[in-house]
Amino acid sequence: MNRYALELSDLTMGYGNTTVLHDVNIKVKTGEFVSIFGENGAGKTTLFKGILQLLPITSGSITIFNKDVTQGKDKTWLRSQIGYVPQRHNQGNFPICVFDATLLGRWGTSFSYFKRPSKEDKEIAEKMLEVVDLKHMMHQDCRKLSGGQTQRLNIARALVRNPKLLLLDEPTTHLDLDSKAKLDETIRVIRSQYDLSILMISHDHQHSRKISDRVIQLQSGRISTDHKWDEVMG
Ligand SMILES: Nc1ncnc2c1ncn2[C@@H]1O[C@H](COP(=O)(O)OP(=O)(O)OP(=O)(O)O)[C@@H](O)[C@H]1O
Repeated sequence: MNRYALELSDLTMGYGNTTVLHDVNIKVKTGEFVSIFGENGAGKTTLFKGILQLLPITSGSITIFNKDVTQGKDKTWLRSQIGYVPQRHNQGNFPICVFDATLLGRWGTSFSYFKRPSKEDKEIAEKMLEVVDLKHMMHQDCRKLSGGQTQRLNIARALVRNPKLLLLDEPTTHLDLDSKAKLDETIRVIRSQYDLSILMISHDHQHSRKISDRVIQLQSGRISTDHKWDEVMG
């Protein structure tokens, strides 16, 4: 088994001439759950964009499960390894049911008249909806889901490609206590069932202390703190 799910070495990147992240070094062990904190604009989402190769990096390196992906040559492999749950992502205004929205996570828009989802695609989508406890709603219109249900659907959609590294961008923002607890339970279950390594952007210390192992603080694009939660006082 690979020792690290993710290794960022001296990662520097930004937008145009503006550098947002400066020499960031992060190692996430396989199976570890790490929370990323930082004030607005600290560079948390930019970090995710770098890992997902949605934005080119200026210097440094990115290694995923021992494979150097810095050059971004094998994006198909990268996308098969990483599941991404973006911030406040709803399903838009299309009349699409929960099952179809989950299925779309498997091959994105490459399904067409000529490439129909296979039996396996459908089985995996159904299985993931069961895992996030939405199977009973699989025929429901996505637009009718609550915020918590929508987040669980987003997780199911991220998991249908069997990724090993999951990136969560503030998954519990705007959720009430019950929905938060339900989402935590879902995250706990998927983490153990699918051997996931998780990186989660958060603003909620209490919540993150409860579900993650380690906390990294970004300050103006630099790491200011990196501790296991049980080493942090209070
Ligand atoms: N597309 C973009 N073009 C130019 N600058 C950007 C772009 N996206 C973000 N930035 C800038 O990069 C910096 C870091 O933004 P980023 O979204 O990574 O912060 P964040 O830590 O995720 O903040 P928040 O907690 O508000 O989501 C900010 O100064 C922001 O204005």
